[in-house]
Amino acid sequence: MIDAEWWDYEDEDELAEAVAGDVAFLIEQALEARGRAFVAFPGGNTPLKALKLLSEKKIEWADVTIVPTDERLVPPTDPASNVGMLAKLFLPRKARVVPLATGEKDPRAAGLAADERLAALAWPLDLAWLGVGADGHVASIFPGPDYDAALNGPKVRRALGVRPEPMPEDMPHARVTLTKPALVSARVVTLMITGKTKRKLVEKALKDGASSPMPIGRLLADLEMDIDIHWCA
Ligand SMILES: O=C1O[C@H](COP(=O)(O)O)[C@@H](O)[C@H](O)[C@H]1O
Repeated sequence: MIDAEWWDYEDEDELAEAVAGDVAFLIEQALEARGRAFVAFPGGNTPLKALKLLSEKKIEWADVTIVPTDERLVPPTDPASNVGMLAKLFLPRKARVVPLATGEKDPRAAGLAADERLAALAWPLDLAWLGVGADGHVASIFPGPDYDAALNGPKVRRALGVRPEPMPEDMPHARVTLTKPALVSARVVTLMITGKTKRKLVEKALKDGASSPMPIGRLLADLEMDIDIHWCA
C-alpha cells in the first residue's frame, strides 16, 4: 500500500500558497532534468487560488505544457470550462495549454480526438495534480457506462469521453477525462482538497483500496508511489 502524507493548513490562503509553491518546484525540477515540463492541472473551484498564484511565478513557462485533468463539454468561454480557466491564466505567460475538447458535442468523438492530440506529447506527465468531487469522482472518472474503460482501459488510451451516470446535478455535462492509467503513470501525483467531508471521503477511499466504490479510491489503489494530500478544513 502506498503512503499518503497529509499536509494540513490553517486556511485556504495558506493551502493555495503551499500548493502553488510545491507545483512550481516540481515544474522547475522537470525543466532542469529534461528541459521541459508536462503537467495536468485540475478544474473545479478548489484549485483556483493556487493556480492564480502559480501563474504569477517566475518560471520558463514557454517550456511548460499544461493539460486539464478533465473537461466538461462546454464552449471554452463557459465558466464551467476547465481549459478556459487554464488558458486565461497561463496563455499570457506563454505556456502551451492543450485542450481535451475542441467544440465536440459527442463525448466519444471528443475523447477519441483528445487521445489523438495527446499521443503527440511526451508522456509520462511530470505531475498529475488532482482534485476530488464531493461524490468521490477524480478528474472526470465517474460511475457510468465508461467507468471500466476509464479505470481499466489500455495504457495507450489516455483520454476518454465520459457520460457520468447519474449526471451530477450541479454540472450536468458530458466530459472528457484523462484515464486512470494516464494519471497514475505521472512522475508525481498530488491531491488538493478542502473540507472535513472530503477528508473523510479520501481517508475511507485509502482504507478501502482497490475495493473502494469511489473513483478516487480506485485511482489511489493503483498508485505506485507515495502521495502528498494537501488539505484545509
Ligand atoms: O468536475 C470536476 O470536479 C473536481 C472537483 O472539483 P472541486 O471544485 O470540488 O474541487 C475537479 O477536480 C475536476 O477537475 C472537475 O472537472
